[in-house]
Amino acid sequence: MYQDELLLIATATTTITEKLATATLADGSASDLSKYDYKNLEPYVHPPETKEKLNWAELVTLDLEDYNREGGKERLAKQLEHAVHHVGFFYVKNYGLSQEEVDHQFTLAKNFFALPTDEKALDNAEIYNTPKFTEDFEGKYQQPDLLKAHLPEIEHFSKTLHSNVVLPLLSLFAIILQLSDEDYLVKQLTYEQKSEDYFRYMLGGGLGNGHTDLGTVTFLFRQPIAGLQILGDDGNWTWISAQPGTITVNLADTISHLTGGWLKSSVHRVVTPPKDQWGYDRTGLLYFARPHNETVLNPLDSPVLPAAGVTSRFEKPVTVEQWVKAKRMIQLNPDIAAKRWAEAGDGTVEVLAGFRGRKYKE
Ligand SMILES: O=C(O)CCC(=O)C(=O)O
Ligand SMILES: [Fe+2]
Repeated sequence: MYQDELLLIATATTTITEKLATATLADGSASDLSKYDYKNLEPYVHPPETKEKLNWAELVTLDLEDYNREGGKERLAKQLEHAVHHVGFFYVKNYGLSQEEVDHQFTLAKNFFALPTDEKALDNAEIYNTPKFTEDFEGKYQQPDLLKAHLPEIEHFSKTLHSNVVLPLLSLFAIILQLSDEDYLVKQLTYEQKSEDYFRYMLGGGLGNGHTDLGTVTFLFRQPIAGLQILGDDGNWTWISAQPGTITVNLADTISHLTGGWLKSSVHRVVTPPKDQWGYDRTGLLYFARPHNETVLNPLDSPVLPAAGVTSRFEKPVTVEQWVKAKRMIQLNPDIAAKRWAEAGDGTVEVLAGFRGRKYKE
């Protein structure tokens, strides 16, 4: 079954298969990648959902199959309008990858985290990022044989997410914002041009404290282990539930900056799961999309924004690259962040060019 699938993908992406073959040859030790066939890997099994009664968030679900139907975009934009302005979270379904393909990625993630530490080369103990499959990143990352053996498939998976979900969502945002060019945002996130998108395998809770993500949109594949919570306009935290066949999508900082905050980059956190799920690993599959590094984060030319009294969040033009660098500096250096927070004394810290971020309590 899997062999046939690999063959199909390999035929469609000959160059990638060649790249993989070269990498394998050069490595020497990786002469037999067939030991990483799915039949030889411990499969990921979706853990049971919690039986506890939690305060679940009620989110809309976009059926992306409707996107290419007559009037579909307009219907979906209408359905999404409230969510992107007030909630910042929603689900999508029918995104063009089968459950088997998704489960294969979970299986790779699970087996990846079971590798001995020296093979993993992790960002930190629990996160493994795969960048875009473009020239900018080619040859810059060492992958363990487990993932080399499945690279064409990982590439297909990431690229499908980009073309089937990221780009259509950007057109829907453009429709909601009544931009004269429906592709305006799509052009800021073309796959080929450099941006620091990540396809991520994660184990555990990731960023526990309340935070917003820094890019355009974040995708979280159905996560049966409860833990993710979002902060509502009313100041209450609600739990994200695991809807079958969906990806949870949240808007992130740069799309919010491009609208002076009109599109909501929602605050969320990951808390300890309910007791009946303590015996299970929390394996995460995520995709983080960001605009091209050189995109300037000024408010878009949208009639919706001046009508809502929106202005730029920055005192001077700021690029995505500068934004990412400034925010990462604060995220990765808790000591510097704590000092700056203490200096400000109002629970905020200047991230860049007059834009202040808030610290959220656990
Ligand atoms: O694991 C999750 O449920 C979400 C993690 C998260 O918020 C993040 O990595 O930014
Ligand atoms: Fe996040």
